[in-house]
Amino acid sequence: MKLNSPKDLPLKKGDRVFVRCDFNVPIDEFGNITDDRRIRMALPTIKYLLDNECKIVIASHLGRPKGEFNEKYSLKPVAKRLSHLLKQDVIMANDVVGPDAKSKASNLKDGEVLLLENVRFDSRETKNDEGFAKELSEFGDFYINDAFGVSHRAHASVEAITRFYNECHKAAGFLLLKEINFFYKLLKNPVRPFVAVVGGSKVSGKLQALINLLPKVDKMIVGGGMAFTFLKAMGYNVGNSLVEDDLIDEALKIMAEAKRLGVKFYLPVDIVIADKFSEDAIVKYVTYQEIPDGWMGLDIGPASVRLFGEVLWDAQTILWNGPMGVYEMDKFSRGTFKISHEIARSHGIKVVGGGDTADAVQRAGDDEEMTFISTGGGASLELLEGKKLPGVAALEILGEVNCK
Ligand SMILES: Nc1ncnc2c1ncn2[C@@H]1O[C@H](COP(=O)(O)OP(=O)(O)O)[C@@H](O)[C@H]1O
Ligand SMILES: O=C(OP(=O)(O)O)[C@H](O)COP(=O)(O)O
Repeated sequence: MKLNSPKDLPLKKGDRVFVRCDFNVPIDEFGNITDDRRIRMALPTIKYLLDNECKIVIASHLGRPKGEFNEKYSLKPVAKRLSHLLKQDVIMANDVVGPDAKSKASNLKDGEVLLLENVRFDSRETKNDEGFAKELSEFGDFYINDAFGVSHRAHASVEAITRFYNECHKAAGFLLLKEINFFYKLLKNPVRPFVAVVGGSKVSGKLQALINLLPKVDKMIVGGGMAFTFLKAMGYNVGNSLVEDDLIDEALKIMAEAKRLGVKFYLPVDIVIADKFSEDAIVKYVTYQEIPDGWMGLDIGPASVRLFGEVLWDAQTILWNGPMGVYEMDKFSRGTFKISHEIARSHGIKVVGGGDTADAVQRAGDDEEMTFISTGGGASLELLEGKKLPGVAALEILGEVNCK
């Protein structure tokens, strides 16, 4: 697949460039960014545009607000951190395509950066609305997608917007190119045994990916919030744990398919349960068959850590997406941190993906030991399934084009 890099674009001083980034970073209850990797990784593209004295308008989402303004999901802390990292002011708009954003964009000087408010404050973003995409495209003569983490979503600022740019006016940013090249190489010839470790809370988004991933891997470990849909499918009581009831059939299908393909499939054998979703909850350790009504599973227990450690010991390639528990709370962080240590000490290729998983690896102090830390969780799973990501397909250049 041929993609333009920012260097292929005929950019000159004063050009207006619209850049889609994935600044969906973890933020704690005090409003502090706990892992700024997604911001740091976007710097090469932004700096390249600054070196070319362009006017830069950046868009991103943060979390999943329901199509309306919500201070909790404001990108203001991101503007502050980006400003610090770039060592220059980043102008923050108070809306997305409203009067404030439009006025600040039209007053932008060469070499200045404007960050729009969370694109998901507008309900048209996740609907891939063409009218909204057109309004966004009016911010830039050129479009660059550097948001690998959200490129598996056909959303307006990722997919529909590309329809307003011709082949010489759109490109993949340096981060997006780096991620895609890494995963294509990994997929071509994975060193075996290849083990996928999956967890987290985005059950509906990621569960379907597992069935397509099965033929590619030798073993699959499922932990975190994802595990309870499988345990319930097997007929066990999961109390108030995170479950997607309408995916129970899908979970059964995945386990049957793993058996048919000879892929070893592992679930937690013990669970850390709590009487409420809180740091001051009462906590108990139980086997996977003994979760009582009214309790919820918030971490994997020590026996699961030992089991998963055994499963991982001979792995030559490990792909990890999704924490094993609610790692943000001390009481439920142990399973995730221990699995992070197990993966870190493996001698094979260790690939970690996802905003929260990368944050957890950093908190566990294991980031230096990993082969590659991807900024995308769901996006990397879909790439490994062999799917074309909509945000990337929309940038594809057909035929021979020389834009400079
Ligand atoms: N058992 C669980 N119950 C509820 N939430 C969980 C559980 N295990 C993990 N999580 C949550 O999953 C979230 C991360 O999931 P996800 O977004 O899929 O990962 P990533 O961002 O790495 O792709 C974290 O906020 C974590 O607290
Ligand atoms: O954090 C993200 O994905 P990830 O949790 O799969 O890494 C991306 O920012 C996409 O967010 P979304 O899953 O709300 O579309």
